[in-house]
Amino acid sequence: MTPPLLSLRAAELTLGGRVLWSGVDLDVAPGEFVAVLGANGSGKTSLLKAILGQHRLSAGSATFLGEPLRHGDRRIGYVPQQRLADEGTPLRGRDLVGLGLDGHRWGVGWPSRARREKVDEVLDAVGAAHYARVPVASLSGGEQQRLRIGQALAGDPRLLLCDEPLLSLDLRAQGVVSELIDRTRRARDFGVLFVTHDVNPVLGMVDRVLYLAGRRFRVGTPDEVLRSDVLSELYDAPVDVVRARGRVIIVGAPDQTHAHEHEHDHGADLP
Ligand SMILES: Nc1ncnc2c1ncn2[C@@H]1O[C@H](COP(=O)(O)OP(=O)(O)OP(=O)(O)O)[C@@H](O)[C@H]1O
Repeated sequence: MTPPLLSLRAAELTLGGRVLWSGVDLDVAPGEFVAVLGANGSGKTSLLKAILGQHRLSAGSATFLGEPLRHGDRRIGYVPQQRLADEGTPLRGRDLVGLGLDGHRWGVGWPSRARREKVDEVLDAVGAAHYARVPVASLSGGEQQRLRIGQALAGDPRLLLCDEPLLSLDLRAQGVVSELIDRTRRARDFGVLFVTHDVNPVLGMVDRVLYLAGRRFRVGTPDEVLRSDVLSELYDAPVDVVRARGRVIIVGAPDQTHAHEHEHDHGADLP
C-alpha cells in the first residue's frame, strides 16, 4: 500500500477553550480526494489551518510524509476561502500565479525565462491563459478561483487544501473548478482535502468524506457516511439522508435546520 501523505492520529483541536473535534484518525493517500463536511463552526477551516501548522493540536499527532507537520511547508498547497479581489488592485493573473512560485525552485532568483515558462504552464493547466493579463479584480468569481488554484498548483504541492472553493460560484463554474481539481490531482497524484458544505457538486469525485459534527466525526466513503443511520448516530438525533436525482439531501441535522429551506435559493447549503 502507498504510504499516506497525511496522517492524523487521535487528533484534537481546542480553540478559545472549546474542543472543536477530538480523536480524529485520518490518512490521506496520494491522489485521494477527501471532502470535509460539517455545519458552520464545526471546525473544517480550523482543520486545514492545523494541517498548515497555524493551529497547534491540543492532543494527538499529525504527520506529513512521515514527519511532524511544520508551518510553511511548501509541499502543502492552500486555496483559502474565496474572497473577491479588492477593486483597484493592479494584480494580474500572471502575478497571482507567480506569487505561488516564490520560495519554490522556480521562484525568485530563477532565470526570468524559466519562471515565465512555468507561469505559462500553470495558466494553461487551469485554463486561465487568455485572461492572465487582465487585472484580477475585474474577473468573475470562477475565473479568479481558477487563478487561485493555479497559484496553489505552481508550488507543485503533494497535498492540496481547498476551503470552500465553490462558494458563490454558479453551477457551471462549480463544475469547471471542481473538475479542474479532480483532473489535476489524478494527473499529478496529489491528495486533496476539500472543505465544502455542499458535497453534491463533487459527489462523483470524492473518494472519502470526513464529516465533523459537534466534536465528533465519521470517515468513510460517501455511501458509508452519508446515511440516515450513520448521521443520526453522529448527531444523536434523527437525521434523514435522502438521495434524489443523484443528489444527497440531509434533512433534520440539528445544526442545519435551515439548510433544506434554502436549497433552491443557492443550492449550496447541504452537505
Ligand atoms: N483563532 C481562533 N481562536 C478562537 N476560536 C476560533 C479561532 N478560529 C476559529 N475559532 C472558532 O472555532 C470554530 C470553528 O471555526 P471554523 O472556521 O473552523 O469552522 P468551519 O467549520 O470552517 O465553519 P464555516 O462553515 O462557517 O466556515 C468557530 O466557532 C470559530 O469561531
